[in-house]
Amino acid sequence: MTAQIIDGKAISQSIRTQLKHKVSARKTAGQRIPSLTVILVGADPASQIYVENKRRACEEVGFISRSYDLPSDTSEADLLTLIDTCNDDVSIDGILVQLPLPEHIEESKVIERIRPDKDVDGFHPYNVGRLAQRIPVLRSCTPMGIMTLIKSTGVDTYGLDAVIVGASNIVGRPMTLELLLAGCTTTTCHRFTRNLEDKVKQADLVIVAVGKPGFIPGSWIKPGAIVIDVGINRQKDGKLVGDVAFESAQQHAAWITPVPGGVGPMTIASLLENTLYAAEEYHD
Ligand SMILES: Nc1nc(=O)c2c([nH]1)NC[C@@H]1CN(c3ccc(C(=O)N[C@@H](CCC(=O)O)C(=O)O)cc3)C=[N+]21
Ligand SMILES: [Mg+2]
Repeated sequence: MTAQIIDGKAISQSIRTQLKHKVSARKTAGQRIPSLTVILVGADPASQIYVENKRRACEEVGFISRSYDLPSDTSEADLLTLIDTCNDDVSIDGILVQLPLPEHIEESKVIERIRPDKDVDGFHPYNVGRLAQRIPVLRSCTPMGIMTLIKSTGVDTYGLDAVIVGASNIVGRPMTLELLLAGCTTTTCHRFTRNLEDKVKQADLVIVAVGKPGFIPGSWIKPGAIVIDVGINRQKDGKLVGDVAFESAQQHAAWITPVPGGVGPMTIASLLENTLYAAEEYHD
């Protein structure tokens, strides 16, 4: 068996095209243009590239995009004050503070300061709690984008055995909640998990978000499984690779996401969808 590729780049492009039409329809109807504010603290080169990609995606769909580039020694108090200002600014629909933040700033404090109706990352405990209680509103972008990818395969998720490898706040945990809501039986694995191999080997759906190149060997993939690779690891030669050994996994899976061109572009598409959602559901 050779797996079919789930083309995240193409799917994200079609979402962006739909959003572009919705934005021009809003303009025609005299409605406000959705607006996203991106805050970056410090000069991490990878973060700068991601933030630039988000700005470009906003402009492409016709959103207003504002950005703040703050020095790495910005105090937590100053960052919180800027968030308060953005919270109170009625022209802003979404606020994104790029993570990770410098050591001296407490991430949870920052995430909780963003008003839940402007939390287009879907990281605020209110939004995660809504998902946990099966009444999602703003959903975490990477898991939301992954659900769109899984839907695109046409595979029915009810009753699937799903294994999530990685239990972070921004991917593994909300991913587990999304899959539970979609009717999967979920197993969330992490650094203390025993017999990871056995768990992965029986999974109909495997989601890997650990940040270690080739962490999951292809031989672990159950024949016919769906494999979603969230890893983005840059090799010495500059090439990006995922957390799954792609070529061998492709020989076992029915569906697999590539890196690049899989989950990454969907994270940005979901961010844009959330920004329009915030405008329409909360701020119109
Ligand atoms: N508040 C916050 N929200 C985030 O959503 C957030 C964040 N902080 N911090 C960092 C991570 C990472 N992230 C990515 C988004 C797009 C790609 C993406 O488009 N990747 C392309 C390749 C990009 C490249 O060439 O480097 C791909 O996979 O095809 C990757 C990673 C969002 N994050
Ligand atoms: Mg094999």
